[in-house]
Amino acid sequence: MIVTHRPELLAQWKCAVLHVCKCSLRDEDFRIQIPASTWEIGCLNNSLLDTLPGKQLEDLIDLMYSLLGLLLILAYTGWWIYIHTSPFHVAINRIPGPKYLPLIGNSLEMFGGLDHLISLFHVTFVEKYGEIYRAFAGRNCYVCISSPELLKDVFTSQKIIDKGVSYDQLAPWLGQGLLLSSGDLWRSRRKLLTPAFHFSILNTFVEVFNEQSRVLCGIIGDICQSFADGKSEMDVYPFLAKCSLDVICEVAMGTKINAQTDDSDYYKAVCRMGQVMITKFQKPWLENKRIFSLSALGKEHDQLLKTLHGFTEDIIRKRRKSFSYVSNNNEKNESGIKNRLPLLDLLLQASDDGKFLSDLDIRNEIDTFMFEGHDTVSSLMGWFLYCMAINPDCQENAWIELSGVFDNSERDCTQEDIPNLKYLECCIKETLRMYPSVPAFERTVQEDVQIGKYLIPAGCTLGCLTLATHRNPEVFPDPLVFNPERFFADEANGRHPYAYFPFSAGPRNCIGQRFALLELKIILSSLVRRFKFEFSSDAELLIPSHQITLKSLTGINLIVSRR
Ligand code: HEM
Repeated sequence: MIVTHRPELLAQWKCAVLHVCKCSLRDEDFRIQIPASTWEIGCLNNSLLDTLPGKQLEDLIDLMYSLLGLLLILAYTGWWIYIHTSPFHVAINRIPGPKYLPLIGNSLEMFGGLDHLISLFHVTFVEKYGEIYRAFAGRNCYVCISSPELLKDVFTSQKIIDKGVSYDQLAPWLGQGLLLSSGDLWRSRRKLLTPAFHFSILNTFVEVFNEQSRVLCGIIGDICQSFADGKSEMDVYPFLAKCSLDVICEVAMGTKINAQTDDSDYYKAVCRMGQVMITKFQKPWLENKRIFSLSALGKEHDQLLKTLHGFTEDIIRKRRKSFSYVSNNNEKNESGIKNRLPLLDLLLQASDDGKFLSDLDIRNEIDTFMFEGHDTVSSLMGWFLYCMAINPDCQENAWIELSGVFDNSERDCTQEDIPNLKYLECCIKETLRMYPSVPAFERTVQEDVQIGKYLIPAGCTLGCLTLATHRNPEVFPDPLVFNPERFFADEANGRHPYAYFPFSAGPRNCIGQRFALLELKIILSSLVRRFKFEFSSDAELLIPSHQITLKSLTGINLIVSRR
């Protein structure tokens, strides 16, 4: 018997056997002669194989098949013993979840369209295994949670604050910005950046939100007017995406890119980068950095990075030059409004000439705001208009409220109007319940933790399933019905504090939450005041899919008309 533990020899051996199969068999009596120097089967040469007789050849092939089978059995037994005895797997196997294979885990089940991941993780697995289950994406173990009580253990923990493996994709673009950083770096940055989202600063951005809303309404209005009946069917999503990018560019960097009206290279690069990341995610072999960098997609990715980073770096450079330590923070302009400081100026101020923050640190933070503050907001705006269109009664209620507040005038929305937009706020919250912009997020478990009755071993990734929790019928009866009244004060009272968390919760919640809600109320009130949104009666309902944020697979096609 020839035994080797070296896989490369086994591969050669297999080739040799194939060769033997192809040989014409003869009846002569032979013995296999393997000289000591050619002990390893890979060294058998063709002339020797050619001389083997049929019977022995068949025996040899049988032997090799048996050996291969034995090896497989041994490997499987080894793996079986490992997953039944290693402390990691013993703990993990107590958690319900689908059976998994060595190395590939449950990857085969995960294979499918972008909408498939949402239905698999948020519906199928939840229905089968309950509010906490585990699944393996390749060798990465995910423990997914969709119960408010179990999520409490995650959100209130000071230990489970590091992001999961899926975020690695964003690292080349966002570096160690607030979204991706961890440990002391994250703590110090969070402390530094929190004042930038203070109410008094947010109020200075109201003007930008209004200005960009006017541009958006102007564009949509022109399209409607170009039709005889003043009605047009359009995919509203690209308009919303450009508007939210214009807003965040001005607010974060103090720069206008006019994505809504001009052809913006930066806008194109941001959109394309999103698509590249999704394509990469769909092709697991591109996870290998070397393969990715050699692929056409990898090259395009690097080119896009250059554009995106180059844009931010250029602005930082120019802004640093013109930046004087603005203690004029409190100065007022002619109309008595406080001078607006973009977030970049606040970072430059905090950096104290590079002592606390380098230009690279600032770029990472600004890119993080650009990424987080654009895609999430446009995703929500798209779903909101869709929900209004398929629930005309709710749209009518929102419009009646707005007519009362604005008296059917064309005036801007002010800070004072915001508390009066109660019904609109409930509609926004209900949209975020049904279609959370961030449908799930991850945390890496650095040391063993207890979640409910389960011990989650270090090395796992916790998946917080926002969408599945928000559609939990025990917390939100008839979860697929759009009902803004769920967020009326008396309805919401007494609800579990972690039953609803579109902006995450705990120490790593969304720093831009108040900013986002203010922006959303101003832009969406402008749209609902001026336009009516309808959904074509013969169109299929939209399917949510995981495209970094929650997006419709087919855009947001609505029939829009002027009020
Ligand atoms: C509808 C709008 C938004 C939604 C639904 C949303 C949601 C979220 C969620 C769920 C997280 C936690 C992600 C995680 O743990 O992996 C997060 C984090 C974050 N968000 Fe938002 N976000 C929105 C808008 C914004 C805006 C407008 C900004 C900035 C201007 C922003 C900046 C951030 C940042 C910097 C973080 C990281 C915070 C940290 O880790 O300390 N977000 N957001």
